[in-house]
Amino acid sequence: MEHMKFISASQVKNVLTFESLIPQMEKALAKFSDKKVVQPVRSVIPVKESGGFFGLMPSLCSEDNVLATKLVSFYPNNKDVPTHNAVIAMFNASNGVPEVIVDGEVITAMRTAAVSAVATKFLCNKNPKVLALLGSGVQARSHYQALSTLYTFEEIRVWGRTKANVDSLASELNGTACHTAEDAVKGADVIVTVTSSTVPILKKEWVKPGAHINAVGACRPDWQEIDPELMRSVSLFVDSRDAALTESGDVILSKADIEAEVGEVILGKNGGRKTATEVTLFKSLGNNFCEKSEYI
Ligand SMILES: NC(=O)C1=CN([C@@H]2O[C@H](COP(=O)(O)OP(=O)(O)OC[C@H]3O[C@@H](n4cnc5c(N)ncnc54)[C@H](O)[C@@H]3O)[C@@H](O)[C@H]2O)C=CC1
Ligand SMILES: O=C(O)C1=NCCCC1
Repeated sequence: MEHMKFISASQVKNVLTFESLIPQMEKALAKFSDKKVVQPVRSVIPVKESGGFFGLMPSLCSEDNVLATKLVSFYPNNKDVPTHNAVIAMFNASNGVPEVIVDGEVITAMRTAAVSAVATKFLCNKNPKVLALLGSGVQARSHYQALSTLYTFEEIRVWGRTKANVDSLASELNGTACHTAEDAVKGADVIVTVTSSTVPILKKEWVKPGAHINAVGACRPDWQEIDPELMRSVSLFVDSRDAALTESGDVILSKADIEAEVGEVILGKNGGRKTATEVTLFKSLGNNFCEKSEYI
C-alpha cells in the first residue's frame, strides 16, 4: 500500500479525451457482451434521509489483468456540490494488490457520454443534423462533447427543468434554449435524455421516425424518463441485459423487449438498426470495465 497512486479529477481531465475514450468504450462494450468481463449488476443502497444512493460496481477482466471497482454516489438533490461523486479502486488481478485510486467524477461524466456515442455510431441513421438534449447538467454537456466528436450538428436544442441552466448551456453550445421538451425533440435526429426525472419526460408522438435516442437517466427500477408506449415501439438496445432488467424502470415497467446489447451489435451478433424509419433507443445503465492505460 506504500506505493499506491492517486489520480485526481484534474489529472484525469488533463489526459482523457473523447477521441481516445470512444474507441476504448467500443472495445469494452464488445468484451462485456463477449463474456470476457465479470461484472455483476451494481449493488445500490438507498440513503433515504437525503434521497441519495450509493452504488458498488465491481468488475474483473482477466485478459487485461484488471480488477477494479467503482464506488459511486448519486444524490439528485445536491445543490452546492456535484450530484454524482465517485472513486475507482484498481487492483492487480494476479496478486490482488491495490495499485491506484482514481477520482471518478470526470470519468463518470466522460465514460457515460462516450458509451452513448458508441451506441449512436452503431444505431443512428447516417449524417444526423439535429441534436436534442433533455437535461442541462453534467451529462448534457458531456454528451454534446462526445457526440460532437463524431458528428457536426447543424442545430443543438436544449430543454431542462431550470431555465437559467438551459439558457446558459444553450448559449455555451451555440444552441437553442427550448421552452418545452416537445419543442426540443420535434424533428431531432438524435435525442439524449439526461435528467434526474423519475417520471417520463419524452413522449412517443414527439419523436420523428428514424430518430435515435440515448436514454441515460432513470437508473432505478421505479424511475422512468421515457413514455412506456415509446419504449414498447422502439428497437431497444442496452449496455447490459442484466442491468436493464434489474435497474431500469423504463425497461421493467414498460415490459419492452430488449433487441440486443450494443456489444452484440459491435461484435456483429446483431445487425442493429434494420430500417431508416425505425426509432432506435439505447438504454444506458453504466458500466465499470476498462483496460489499464499508460497513465496508470
Ligand atoms: N447511465 C449512466 O451510466 C449514468 C447515468 N447518469 C444519470 O444521468 C442523469 C443526469 O446526470 P447528471 O447530468 O450527472 O446530473 P445533474 O445533476 O448534473 O443534472 C440533472 C439534470 O436533470 C434535471 N432534472 C432534475 N429533475 C428533473 C425533472 N423532474 N424533469 C426534468 N429535468 C429534471 C436537472 O435540472 C438537471 O438539468 C441522472 O439521472 C444520472 O443519475 C449519470 C451518470 C451515469
Ligand atoms: O454508471 C454510473 O456511474 C452511474 N450510473 C447510474 C447513475 C449513477 C452513476
